[in-house]
Amino acid sequence: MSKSIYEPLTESSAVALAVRLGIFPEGTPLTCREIGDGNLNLVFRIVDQRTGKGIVIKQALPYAKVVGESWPLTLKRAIIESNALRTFASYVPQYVPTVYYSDESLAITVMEDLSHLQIARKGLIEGKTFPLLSEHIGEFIAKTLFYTSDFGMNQQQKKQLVQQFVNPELCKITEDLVFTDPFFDHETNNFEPELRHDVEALWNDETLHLETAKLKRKFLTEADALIHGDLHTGSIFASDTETKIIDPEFAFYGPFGFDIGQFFANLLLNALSRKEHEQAPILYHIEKTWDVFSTVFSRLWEQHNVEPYAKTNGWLQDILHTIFVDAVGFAGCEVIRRTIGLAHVADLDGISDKQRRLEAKRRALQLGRALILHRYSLRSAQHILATFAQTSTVSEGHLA
Ligand SMILES: Nc1ncnc2c1ncn2[C@@H]1O[C@H](COP(=O)(O)OP(=O)(O)O)[C@@H](O)[C@H]1O
Ligand SMILES: CSC[C@H]1O[C@H](OP(=O)(O)O)[C@H](O)[C@@H]1O
Repeated sequence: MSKSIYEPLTESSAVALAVRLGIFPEGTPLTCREIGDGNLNLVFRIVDQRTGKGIVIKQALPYAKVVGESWPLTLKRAIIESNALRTFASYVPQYVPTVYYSDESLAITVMEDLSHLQIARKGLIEGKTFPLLSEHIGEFIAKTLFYTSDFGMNQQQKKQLVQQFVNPELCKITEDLVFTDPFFDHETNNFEPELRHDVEALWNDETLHLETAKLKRKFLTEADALIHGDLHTGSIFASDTETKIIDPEFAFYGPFGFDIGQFFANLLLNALSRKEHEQAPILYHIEKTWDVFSTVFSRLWEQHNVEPYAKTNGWLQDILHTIFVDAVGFAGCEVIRRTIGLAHVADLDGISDKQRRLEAKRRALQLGRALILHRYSLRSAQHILATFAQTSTVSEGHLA
């Protein structure tokens, strides 16, 4: 078959493509809407008017949508996303949309329509709690990390996967936007002028720089497992009973603790946006995620480990401890970058009262810093919650 030529889809060409691919028979009454609300890609939802059944076609643009054509970006991210969804589906099909078709030249993934669910960030902002969210995310992370690591798969096969998921351009975005720019006076940063004193305190904090540099180095160098790479609450569809993880275009072989850290951070950002008496269900999710993750990971370790050293006393405990400490540090970086970096979160930006919003953002900066600096002394998820509780409103320019 000849290679397709890339062109950005429109609502009508997306419909034509779905029919050409045989997903809908010719003559089916179809509607199509571009529903992408993320930073990078186009997302088309095509629905059969007679049955109400739909599919989604996601297409990468040759640039970052949020900035425009001045920020060129590889189309390869689309095939990384399709392949990551397929790889995750081989371990946890219940937690990812089914991929029906992908085309690397067109940079498209055709997948299951998840419109019966809600993006978790939106639901959490509305006050929903999604009772099974942490159980599902804990299991998703434990299984995908374990089975794609040197502990859960043939170690030669793992090296093939490392190669398949080399993703330098998307990693560079994270290296810059999560680990670097927010900690320096960089043009990509974006924050309200009232926060300048607090932000400058971070920029001038040499100890914080040192600890963030260590975390960045881990992200740059540790190829533990196939990670999602952008597991925030906007990359999760949820309901009271179901959870689906989408958008793994940042997937690559990275450190074990990264996805857990990003998920923790986005829960903490949501908790910061809530009144105190409404925070408990979100904080519960942090404890439960770690509890389920460590339980499932430990069970897989005991039962399916391919590494001869697996039974060595203390090895599992050592790995779990490192994952936890790293996750706390990565969470700190994510909390800070979502507050003052290029890509914000609606949880904080959507607080309409200006004083409350600034207060929540100051707390976020204080919390992010504390998580990075004190990660070695936080021994359990309860310690994260205690750190959260200790970050109180701080006066301008004073980060304890
Ligand atoms: N499989 C799907 N089913 C229904 N809606 C989807 C699906 N995938 C994405 N979307 C919608 O498109 C939006 C953007 O998708 P996402 O994958 O996060 O794009 P981006 O990579 O640009 O961030 C999501 O917030 C969601 O509303
Ligand atoms: C210029 S990309 C900024 C930001 O966007 C990505 O998130 P998403 O595609 O889910 O909107 C990722 O978090 C990047 O750091």
